[in-house]
Amino acid sequence: MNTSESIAPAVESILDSARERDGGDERLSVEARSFPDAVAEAEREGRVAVIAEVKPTSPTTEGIREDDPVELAREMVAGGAAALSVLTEPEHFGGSPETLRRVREAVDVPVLRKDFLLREDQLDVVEADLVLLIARFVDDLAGLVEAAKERGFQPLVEVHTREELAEAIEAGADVVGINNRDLGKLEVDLDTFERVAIEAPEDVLLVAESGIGSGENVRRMREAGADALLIGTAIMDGDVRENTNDFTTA
Ligand SMILES: O=C(O)c1ccccc1NCC(=O)[C@H](O)[C@H](O)COP(=O)(O)O
Repeated sequence: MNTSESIAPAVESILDSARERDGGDERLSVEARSFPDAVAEAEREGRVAVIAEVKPTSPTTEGIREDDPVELAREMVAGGAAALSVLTEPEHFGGSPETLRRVREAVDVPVLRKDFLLREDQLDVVEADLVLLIARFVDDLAGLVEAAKERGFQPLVEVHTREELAEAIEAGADVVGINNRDLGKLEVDLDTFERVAIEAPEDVLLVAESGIGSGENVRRMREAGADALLIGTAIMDGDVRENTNDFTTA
């Protein structure tokens, strides 16, 4: 873990609970739905490839959305989402592994497990198609990428800097998320994607994460090289089907 830079208190708290959370008892073996295929299908059909996030709450949003996550997920798919992201972090994001299990059963698009995974046994808690691994917080990134792939997961390695991008590539990441949110300050800046994506190898699938709130933002991220966009807050705010449709047709 890179602790040389400061981390926002909310993120410290997220990491403290992540360290304490149990792993699974048995090693999982997953038959993942292909994320690259889902992105290609969206492209073919003229949709922007959006990973719509079921995000009941977060440290940077007020209140909690109490709707049934399965209903929200179905509406996101009806709005054209190529894939879904489901929070499984319980204490700061209102998620759970059970929510992910129910959502994945109800839809046929790839589903990302969105959490703060630090150890190999934490991969074994619930099946998903993709798992998020945050380069800044994982001690042995190459080891965890390999452990995820061995189980059948597609690891989505999240980075925020060019150095972390290089680390992710070295660790064997094929899908990289560039987070516009600085987890040091929790500030969002879309320049981040533009600055980091320019260094990415051609064959890596790039996901622009966080702070995307308009059609203009979508076009900006796509022009900078995003193959897919991860959008939470702006989709969860209001009618999720309509919101997802606005982004997938931007
Ligand atoms: O979203 C937060 O408040 C947050 C706080 C602390 C650590 C991580 C956080 N978000 C994680 C994410 O990566 C986002 O949920 C995801 O990229 C979607 O972002 P957005 O569209 O801005 O909700």
